[in-house]
This record gives sequence, structure tokens and C-alpha cells, in this order.
Amino acid sequence: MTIQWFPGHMAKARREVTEKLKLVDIIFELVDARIPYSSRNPMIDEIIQHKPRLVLLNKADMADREVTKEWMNFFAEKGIKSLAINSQAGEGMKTITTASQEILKDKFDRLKAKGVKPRAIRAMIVGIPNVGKSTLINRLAKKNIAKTGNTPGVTKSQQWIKVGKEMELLDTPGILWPKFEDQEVGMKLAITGAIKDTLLNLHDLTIYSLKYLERFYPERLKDRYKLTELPEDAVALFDHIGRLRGCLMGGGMVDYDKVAELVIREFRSEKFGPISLEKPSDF
Ligand SMILES: Nc1nc2c(ncn2[C@@H]2O[C@H](COP(=O)(O)OP(=O)(O)OP(=O)(O)O)[C@@H](O)[C@H]2O)c(=O)[nH]1
Repeated sequence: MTIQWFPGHMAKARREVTEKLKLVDIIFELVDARIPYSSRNPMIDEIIQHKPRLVLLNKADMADREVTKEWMNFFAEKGIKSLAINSQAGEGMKTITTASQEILKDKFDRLKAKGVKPRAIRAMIVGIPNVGKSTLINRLAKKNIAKTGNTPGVTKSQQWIKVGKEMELLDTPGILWPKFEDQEVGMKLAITGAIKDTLLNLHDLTIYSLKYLERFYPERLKDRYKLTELPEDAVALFDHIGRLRGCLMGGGMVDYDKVAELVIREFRSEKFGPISLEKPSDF
């Protein structure tokens, strides 16, 4: 689902998350492991205030493992615990409960000391569109979607999902808007599918992807398109790929639109292997 964000939608999204915050002990901030900076909501700190949080670097299977480690260190330095997960395959699911228990240990110990009966940790997922919120909820839910009725004060359909004995998760995630701050962030969001590519020029997107590969993963680019040397400019590279892959118009001219579509499709379907599009040192 791709949402067009207008100020009214943003205000509503913020209000909904703020409302649900009161019901939970911890927020799971879901980001795309390939773009942990660009896929964060720009106002997340302001919205969730001091609520304990766990950053989940989702789609870690598509990101560069070494770079993901750098991001985990980056968050740790800010005092934020993060985990690399793959919701689609269900990898890292157990670690979410364990990490939440660690983060909330003091709070729950205090409650226990006051004689409050132990209860499950209550959590909710927030993140920008397409980051994997529904996939994660389904993974964690397994068959345990609790039909415990509605929670007062929340949307009628709101339910808690049991995640083992230790945790309960709100079944609807908080959907927040992505950053719109600059073109580069926009490129990364479009490449990873968080915003529609029709909002950007497909050729710009392709050139951005190719330049990125050229800079950080040159061998993969050469391997994929049977290049011995990297061409001097984008046009030469487009020509080479077009001829190699038969993206031609009548008369044998290279069809640049087709080349652009092909490269983006291959980039998104991991034909170049797992790739991270940003590092903590970029910021
Ligand atoms: N490779 C990979 N793909 C994933 C992972 N998690 C989710 N996906 C895919 O990412 C796409 C978006 O996932 P959703 O769960 O629909 O994302 P969402 O955040 O709920 O999206 P909205 O409903 O738009 O807010 C789907 O095609 C998922 O299969 C993951 O860890 N790895």
C-alpha cells in the first residue's frame, strides 16, 4: 500500500500513535535495514517521547550484514537497543521478546516490588509504509491472535495478539510518514519501495542505483553485466546493458526506458546481492 501523505494525514497518523502509546510498555520502531536513517519517521523521537523503544532493522536479509552491524553500534551509542530481523522468514523473532524483557526489567521489577501482579509486556509496532509491519505482526502472531474483545478507548477492531506468555502486541501498527527532506532520501525510499517511483524520474532512480553500485559494489555490477571495465558515463553504461539484454527499439537503438526498468527491477529483486544504501558514517 502506498499512501499519499498530506498534512491532514500526518496529523491523524500522529494522533493515532500518540493515543495508542498510552496502552503499551514499549514501542517497536520498525525500519528498513538497508536504509535505517531514511526509513525512520522524522518526528519519531518527538512522537514517542520517553516511551521505551526497540529499533528493529527489518529486511536484514536484503542488507549488507557488515553495514547492519555498524547501524546496531550506531543505535547502541545513542542508548537505543536494536536488533536485525527478517520478518518474512521469521528470523530473530525470539530475540524481540528477550530484548523487550531486558529493556523493561527495571520497570517490571519496580511493579513487582509494589506487589503488582506480573503481566505480559504490551507492545506496538510503528513504522513507515511497506517496511514490513504486517508481515512482522503475522509472524509474531502465529496462530495466537487473541480474541479477547476490544480494548476500551481504542478503535473497535483493536485487539491484542499474544506472543508467547510474555508479550502482547496491538494488532494494528502505527503507520507514520517517511522523511521527505531531500532528493537522496527520496531515491532510497523509492528504490526500497516505501514511496511510489512514479513520484520520481525512473532514469534518475536508475542512475542513482548504478552509481551506488559502481561506488560501493563495483565487482557485483561488473559480474552482473559482464563488464571488464566500468564505462566512463551513465549513457555508455545504459548502452552496454541495453545491448547485452536486448532492450532495443526498432532500428537497433537502445531503449533507455526499458534499461531503466530492467536495472531497477534487478536491483529490487536482489540480483546484486544484499545491499545497504546508507551507512552511519554518511550522517
Ligand atoms: N526480504 C524481506 N522482505 C520482507 C521482510 N519483511 C517484509 N517483507 C516484504 O515487504 C513487503 C511489505 O511488507 P508489509 O508487511 O506489507 O509492510 P507494511 O509495513 O505492513 O506495509 P503498509 O501496509 O504499506 O504500511 C512485503 O512484500 C513483504 O513480503 C523481510 O524481513 N525480508
